[in-house]
Amino acid sequence: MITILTFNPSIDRMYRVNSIGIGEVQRVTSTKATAGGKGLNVTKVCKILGEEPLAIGFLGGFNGEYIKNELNKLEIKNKFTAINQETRNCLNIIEDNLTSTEFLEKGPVIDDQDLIKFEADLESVLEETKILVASGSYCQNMPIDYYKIIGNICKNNNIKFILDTSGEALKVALESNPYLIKPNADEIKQLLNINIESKEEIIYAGLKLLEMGAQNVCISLGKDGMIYLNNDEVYEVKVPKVEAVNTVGSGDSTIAGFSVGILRSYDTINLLKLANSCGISNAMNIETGFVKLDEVEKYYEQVQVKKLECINN
Ligand SMILES: Nc1ncnc2c1ncn2[C@@H]1O[C@H](COP(=O)(O)OP(=O)(O)O)[C@@H](O)[C@H]1O
Ligand SMILES: O=P(O)(O)OC[C@H]1O[C@](O)(COP(=O)(O)O)[C@@H](O)[C@@H]1O
Repeated sequence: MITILTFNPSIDRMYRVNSIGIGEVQRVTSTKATAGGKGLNVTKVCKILGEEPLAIGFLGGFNGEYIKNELNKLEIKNKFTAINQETRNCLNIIEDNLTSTEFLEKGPVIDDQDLIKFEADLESVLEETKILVASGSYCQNMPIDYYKIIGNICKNNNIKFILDTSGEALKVALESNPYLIKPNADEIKQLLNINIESKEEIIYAGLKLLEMGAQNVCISLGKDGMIYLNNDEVYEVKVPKVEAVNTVGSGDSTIAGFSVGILRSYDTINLLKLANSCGISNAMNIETGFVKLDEVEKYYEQVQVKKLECINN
């Protein structure tokens, strides 16, 4: 089973407006609220792909109830740790020219009791978990090495740990040797403080992340596809040109594709085809963390995966 950990879920609210005029009253043309936060997007896409994922993490207050209700409607198994504080909202404003501006709240403050309760909840699902995906930011007040602690728990229980987070939390967690990480170009710049413009620079950054402890690294590059590498191989992925309407959640959908492909023991080429076709389909749909199976199947055939002969130089 794939278990997906979202410490900091959110109600993702999408507003469509003609164009943002700073300091002016904005009339919203349409709205949509979804159960979101990176891990919940991963969960929803795993479910669409035909798996029965389990969602865990923290939920609290009215927003927490809303999210639980949405997950139940989608028949997604969940075992969240209840907290007293309110789960956050995140806002994505999309203009007519499809520019997207995101406002991400920090989320609730977590205390030691919450962590103790969470650890007991996690312990109770380890036995049935083959892959543990942890996605997104910490809630406020969480220890910076908490993903490393989770990574070590996975290592001790023979669970593949897929981690999609950023900054210091990611840097510290690399010491627990996560099975896969998926930074995008901005996250790499922030983490390694280096420029990544050329293919060589991207591969160099990937090799650094392997050196720092990751077992497999996927650097996602939006419409330019991705570079995927481990200590034996480097792959370049090119994606077809499509009409993207909302790329928020494409990274999460990619992680879902990876998780499902790994669970189903896909070889690397098919794994990369599935991961990218999920990212593409998400980008083509206005809803965040959503893919259409017919699009995934169509783009699976069109994604180009090439093995590069350039490791260790
Ligand atoms: N505009 C786009 N056109 C085609 N595919 C896209 C587009 N944006 C994202 N994707 C697909 O989704 C994957 C993840 O997107 P990316 O934007 O890199 O992640 P993140 O959301 O984490 O920043 C890409 O590697 C690609 O396969
Ligand atoms: O947990 P974080 O890092 O604060 O991010 C939360 C936000 O990330 C998103 O999951 C989008 O992520 P990506 O575009 O990177 O896939 C939003 O749905 C959500 O509101």
